[in-house]
Amino acid sequence: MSGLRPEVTAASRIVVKVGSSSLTTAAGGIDPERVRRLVDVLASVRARGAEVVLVSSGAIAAGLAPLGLARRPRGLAAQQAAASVGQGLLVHRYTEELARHGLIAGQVLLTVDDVTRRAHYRNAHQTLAELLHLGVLPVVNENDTVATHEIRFGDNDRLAALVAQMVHADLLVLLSDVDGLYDGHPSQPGTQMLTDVRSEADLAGVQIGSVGAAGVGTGGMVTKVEAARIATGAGIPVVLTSSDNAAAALGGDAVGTLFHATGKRRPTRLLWLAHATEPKGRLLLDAGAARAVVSRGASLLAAGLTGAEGAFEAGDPVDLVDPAGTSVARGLVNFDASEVPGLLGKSSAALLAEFGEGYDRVVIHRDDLVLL
Ligand SMILES: Nc1ncnc2c1ncn2[C@@H]1O[C@H](COP(=O)(O)OP(=O)(O)O)[C@@H](O)[C@H]1O
Ligand SMILES: N[C@@H](CCC(=O)OP(=O)(O)O)C(=O)O
Repeated sequence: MSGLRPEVTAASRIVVKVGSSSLTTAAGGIDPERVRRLVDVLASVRARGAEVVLVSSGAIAAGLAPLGLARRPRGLAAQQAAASVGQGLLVHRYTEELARHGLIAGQVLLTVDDVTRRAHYRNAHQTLAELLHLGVLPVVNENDTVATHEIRFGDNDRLAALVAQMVHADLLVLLSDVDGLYDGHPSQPGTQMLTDVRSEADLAGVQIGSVGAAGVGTGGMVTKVEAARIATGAGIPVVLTSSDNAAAALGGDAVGTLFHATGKRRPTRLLWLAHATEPKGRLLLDAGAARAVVSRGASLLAAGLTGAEGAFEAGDPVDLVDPAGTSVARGLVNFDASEVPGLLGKSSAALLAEFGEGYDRVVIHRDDLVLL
């Protein structure tokens, strides 16, 4: 027995996520030395024949110094400006460092829409697949300059889990400034690191806290554990450790916390919908429609709608609520909230006759629905 983790050594496609806290100096700017060390590790993974997708935070942090900002700004517009300045610098660093190893970087900036809406998802999926096919090392970040509060991941942990699913990765590695998941905030004495998480039960007594002392990251452990849930639920194991442990973790050493795969691989855009989107409203279903959606996996038709709540627009995630008031599913709705009262209880033929072309579409297509 070599003692190496087979989940790591056998993985042929690996998504590595590195947080802002692992890329920055104490003053909060990007530390070129840390980028260099990380790239050396990624290059060694590539050298053994595995493909790598890097999800890198740090755009905002990289933009601070050039803009003369002492710390991460609070306002969204200022963060977007910092990200706009910093993203180019960050990717430039990666491009230069990867080039030392004969590797090519490809920048991929994604929004929430790109991983939730069907057409966008397919597009992002195809781009990443082509980049990997060409031997490029994709460097992914959230498209911070266009994302708004409402449609923002904010942290890159869940984005990384989504990207891992999108590229059908065999492994997700989350690199942070802490060497694993602890049973309490690691700053508290006596807390212990968990080496393995095999199920939700293992997380029962764990206090999952927010961001670390560096203060440059977002989300803290909460979003990392959520990312681990999303990935492992889709059959992808996750290693969570510090960037100082990157070489050991990617070499298969038993460092950090290993979240074992719990679920089977499945179309996971919808998993994301269930886990990580905030519903913008609720659609109230009659008993027949609730049954059709839950038991038969049917699309939701206007005929089964009894009401709607919330100010959603077409394309937004909404919850589907049965007559008992239980949210049974979540889906991407095809109509604005203002259109719904005119649709209630009507057949597709009646909608077509009354409103004309386009109104005979389903309220939520079965491909855009996930049961809760
Ligand atoms: N139970 C826990 N185990 C480990 N770290 C935790 C825990 N609760 C909170 N944290 C904090 O989460 C921080 C990592 O999150 P964050 O600062 O967002 O990093 P990153 O920039 O890598 O995404 C750690 O520095 C740690 O202080
Ligand atoms: N997209 C942002 C990431 C925000 C962030 O700090 O994320 P993380 O460090 O992963 O918690 C950036 O590049 O600055």
